[in-house]
Order: sequence, then structure tokens, then C-alpha cells
Amino acid sequence: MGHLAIRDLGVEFRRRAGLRRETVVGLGSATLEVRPGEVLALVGASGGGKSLLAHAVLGLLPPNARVRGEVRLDGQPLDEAALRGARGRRLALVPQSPTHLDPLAPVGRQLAWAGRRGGRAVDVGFALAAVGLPAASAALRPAELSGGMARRALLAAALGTGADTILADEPTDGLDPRNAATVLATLRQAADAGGAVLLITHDLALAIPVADRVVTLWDGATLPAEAASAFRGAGDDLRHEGSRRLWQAVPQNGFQAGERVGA
Ligand SMILES: Nc1ncnc2c1ncn2[C@@H]1O[C@H](COP(=O)(O)OP(=O)(O)OP(=O)(O)O)[C@@H](O)[C@H]1O
Repeated sequence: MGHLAIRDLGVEFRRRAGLRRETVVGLGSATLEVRPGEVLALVGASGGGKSLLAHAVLGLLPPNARVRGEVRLDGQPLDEAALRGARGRRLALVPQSPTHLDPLAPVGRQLAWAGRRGGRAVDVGFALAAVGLPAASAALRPAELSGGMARRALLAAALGTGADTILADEPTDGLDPRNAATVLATLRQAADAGGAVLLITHDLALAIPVADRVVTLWDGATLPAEAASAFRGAGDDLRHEGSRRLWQAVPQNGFQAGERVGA
């Protein structure tokens, strides 16, 4: 059972600007909890820090990053040693960029590696079918995959680890509606099997049908979670003004081009 708790997580970068050094805030402050058996959607505008949150949890930030805050897995602090043990076993990332696949290895082999990292044998054909990929894609190298196929291969690899806590960063980006639905259904199944799934997306409308709760990243900080079912009608069941504004801004609710959310 996965239970991921993040408290006041912030990320800054140190960089040189001419002769000066400056600090850039990538993620202001994020607090959220992903419980076993749920899909928690983290939504927010592009550049808000959603990917940084996932990378900070997994310890994948570059050396010039400074991370503040607390991350716990099943109540235990996820410090460096705990992370080494959990990454690829308890905790898996579906990265946003398909470049995370090894360019030289066939997909099937990469799925088998992922399983081995998690201490299990992967049925490659089954893992591919679960994300809507044909069995023949096991023999293909990443360069032979379409962008959408590569994205689904990344999801298959993350699930192949058997991790009970999955952080999926824009997993439907670039997918047609049918394949996006397959990916979301697969994540839902992982949660229904007891896993904790953090679904990171800029697309609130896409997240609502699959998520149990939704956390909005607003101006660099998270709003308290809302029930996904509260995003309906005029948004009267939503508890926070920021959530209401986000809901009113989705195209289905008559968002006008040029309107600015939060203005
Ligand atoms: N290595 C880095 N050095 C400096 N700034 C960075 C670095 N990585 C990310 N940032 C900045 O941090 C902010 C948040 O980036 P992040 O990739 O987390 O956004 P996001 O919400 O995932 O957006 P998107 O949905 O477009 O991927 C951005 O302003 C980005 O430019």
C-alpha cells in the first residue's frame, strides 16, 4: 500500500546571471497527500512546478536545485537512504519526456529491466497490452516508436516495477483520445488495486473522471484538495475560489479566449 505525504515542498535553483548569482523559484510550496487506492490529480498551468514536484520526490533534480520541505512514504521520511531503497521498487515515475527511454535497448528489454529493479519478472506481452501496445512493439527501439507509443512504453515500465506509488507526469500528452483513455484507465486500475497514483496534468477536464481528489497548483502553491466530484455545474460544491476559477476556465464551461484565470 502506498501513502505519499508531501508537506511544504519547495524547489529553488541557484544560477549565475553575469557576475551575480541569483535564485529562481521553481516550486513555491506544495502540500498534498496521495492515499492508497486513490488517484490524486495535481493540476495547474504550464511552468507552475508540477514536474519539479515529481522530480523532487524522486531525488532527480540537478545539483543546482535546493529542495525544502518534507516527503514521507508510509509515514517514514523519504530521506536519501530511504529513497535509494524505494525508487523503482515502491516509487515509480512515468516521466513527461520519452527521452527517458534507453535509445539503444528494445522496449521489451526495458520492461524486463524495470521489473528486475522492482524484484519481479514482467510478462512483457501482458504489460504492453495493458497500455494498448501491440506485442510486436517489444522488439522495437525507442526511435522506432511514435511519440504516443513511447509514452505508453514509459507507463508500462513504471507499472512493471510493481511500485505501489506511481507519479505520472502528463502521461496522456500527445495521445489521441482513445489511447489517452487507455492510459488513464490503466492508472485507475493501479489505484483500484491499492496503489497510490499522483496524476500530474494541466488538463483538469481530463483528470476529473479518473481522479478521486484534485489538488490545484496556483501561483506556485497548492490549494487544499477538492473532491473530483465537486467539479460540476457552476462549481458550487468547490471549497476554494481558486478551484472555482480553474473549473470555470475549462473550455467546456465557456472559457473565452483572452480571459485570464485568476485575473
Ligand atoms: N533546471 C532548472 N533550472 C532553472 N529553472 C528550472 C529548472 N527546471 C525547471 N525550472 C523552472 O521551474 C518552473 C517549473 O517547471 P516545471 O517543469 O516543474 O513546470 P510544469 O508545471 O511541470 O510545466 P509543464 O506542464 O509545462 O511541464 C519553470 O518556470 C521552469 O522554467
